[in-house]
Amino acid sequence: MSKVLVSDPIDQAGIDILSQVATVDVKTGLKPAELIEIIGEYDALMIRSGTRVTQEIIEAGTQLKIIGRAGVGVDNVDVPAATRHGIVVVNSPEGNTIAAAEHAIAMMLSLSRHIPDANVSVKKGEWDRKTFVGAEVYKKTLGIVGLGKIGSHVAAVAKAMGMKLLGYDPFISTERAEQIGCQLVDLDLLIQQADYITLHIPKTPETAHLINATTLAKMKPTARIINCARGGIIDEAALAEAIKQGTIAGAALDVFESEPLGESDLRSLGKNVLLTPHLGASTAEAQVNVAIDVAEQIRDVLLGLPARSAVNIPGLSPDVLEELKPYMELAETLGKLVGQLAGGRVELLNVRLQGELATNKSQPLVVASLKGLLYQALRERVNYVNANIEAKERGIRVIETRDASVRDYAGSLRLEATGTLGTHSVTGALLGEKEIHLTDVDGFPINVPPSKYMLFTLHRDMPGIIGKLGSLLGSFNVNIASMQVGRKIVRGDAVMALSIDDPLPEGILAEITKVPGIRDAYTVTL
Ligand SMILES: NC(=O)C1=CN([C@@H]2O[C@H](COP(=O)(O)OP(=O)(O)OC[C@H]3O[C@@H](n4cnc5c(N)ncnc54)[C@H](O)[C@@H]3O)[C@@H](O)[C@H]2O)C=CC1
Ligand SMILES: O=C(O)C(=O)COP(=O)(O)O
Repeated sequence: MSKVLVSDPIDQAGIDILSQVATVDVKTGLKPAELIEIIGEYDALMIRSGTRVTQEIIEAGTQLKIIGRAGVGVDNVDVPAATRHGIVVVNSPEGNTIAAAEHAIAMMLSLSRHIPDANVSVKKGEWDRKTFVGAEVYKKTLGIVGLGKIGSHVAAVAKAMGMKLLGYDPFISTERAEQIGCQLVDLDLLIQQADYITLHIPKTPETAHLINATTLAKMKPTARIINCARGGIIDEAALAEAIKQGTIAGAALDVFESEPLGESDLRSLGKNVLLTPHLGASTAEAQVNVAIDVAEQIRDVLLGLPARSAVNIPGLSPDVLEELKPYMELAETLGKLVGQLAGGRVELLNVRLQGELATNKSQPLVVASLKGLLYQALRERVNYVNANIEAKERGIRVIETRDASVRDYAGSLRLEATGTLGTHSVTGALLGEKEIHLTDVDGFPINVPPSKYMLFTLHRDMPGIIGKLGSLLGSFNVNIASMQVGRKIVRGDAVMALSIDDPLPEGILAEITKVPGIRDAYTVTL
């Protein structure tokens, strides 16, 4: 039975799902060294923001197949390292959208009306109404940085409160921004005009310290900033200084450069700074959503099924996979075949998507072709996650071409591999819905289904050659299941494709190439 380690608190609903297929150990608060020591036993790791999954942890996780982040941000996971090791990383892109958006709105209103400090004051027995005079958000300008799922919901709520919305997001269209009710502007303008700024972007190298001393200096002195996205998007030291100096009016932060928050000037800035301990996703509803969403994906991957929200398999959603599945098998088979025909080190793979495959949706077939090509070298270590990276690291250049005009079959795939020993090509198509057929080898037309063990020869088409090869194989006790010759002209060059029942015995290839007329022979295991 598989083993799953849950290293951050997740809802029981998730544990129940994982328990259907695996032994589940919940061990929260582990130190990095403790995690490294035990991770080798586990097939899957389920986390929230509390666990940093570093390269060392990934390297120690020799059995790991999947890392599931019960939430959105995967900035605490070394995704490139996971990808190199063929580990799928999944998250729950929508499970906590509402929770995080509502927290941002709550922070904005709490900051504006000093609710947390007023509450503390009343509980202390005071009745101070002067200190806590606030500001309204109605008719104020809200600048939303990041108009994705959370930013869009914040926009909808803020709009209903009568706020004017500016948005900055270089990756969305003006039409989308209009739909959300936001005027799309550049960051500088947003920063200068907004009364409130709320951040809803991921933490990436580009967004680190996006808000810094320079940007803070451009804000209105009455501006307030809310960060319920990620620590480190705001330079905390610069922010503390800006509030002390009155450069801006206040800040509400749910996330910090280092969590838990340690020594910080931000703690001592009174009612103009509001701090919560990364509570954006901490609602009962969101925690059930994300736990179920991610546990289901871990369960599926452990059962050999695809994950629906893998962050490191671009373009390979379950819908696409379901639609392309027979073609993925075709691509992988052709990859294995052409890799073995090419032998040696392959330097260039040309993937030609033909007929109805000549669409952008077929991009995963390139990955499947590479997976097949690399199988010879990497066996089970290569998968859809790491095939691209492994190919790149081996210096294999991949060219993708599309030709919708090829109409012999509904869709066909042609792989051409060039390596140290020359160039070979194979083409295949599906007969009916999913029966794979090889339709061309090295430019010679054939029509054979692939089989586990195959023998290909390049020979001259001449009388007696088939008989000679048959007797030779017979003398080595090799049973031929099927055989076909492909040729372009009578008595010219030709290809023979044989399906055989067992692997070819050692030494027989050399004997085959001694048969007069046979130039080359290749044995292939699919
Ligand atoms: N405080 C908390 O507990 C939670 C925090 N989060 C954080 O919120 C972030 C946003 O979440 P979603 O809205 O679900 O993600 P999303 O992917 O739907 O939206 C992110 C948006 O940011 C935009 N973006 C990316 N780079 C940008 C840049 N350099 N400048 C401006 N815009 C940029 C993208 O185009 C996208 O529209 C997450 O990455 C996560 O870090 C999410 C959930 C809970
Ligand atoms: O989903 C996210 O990105 C969050 O930041 C939520 O973090 P958490 O799961 O509450 O530790």
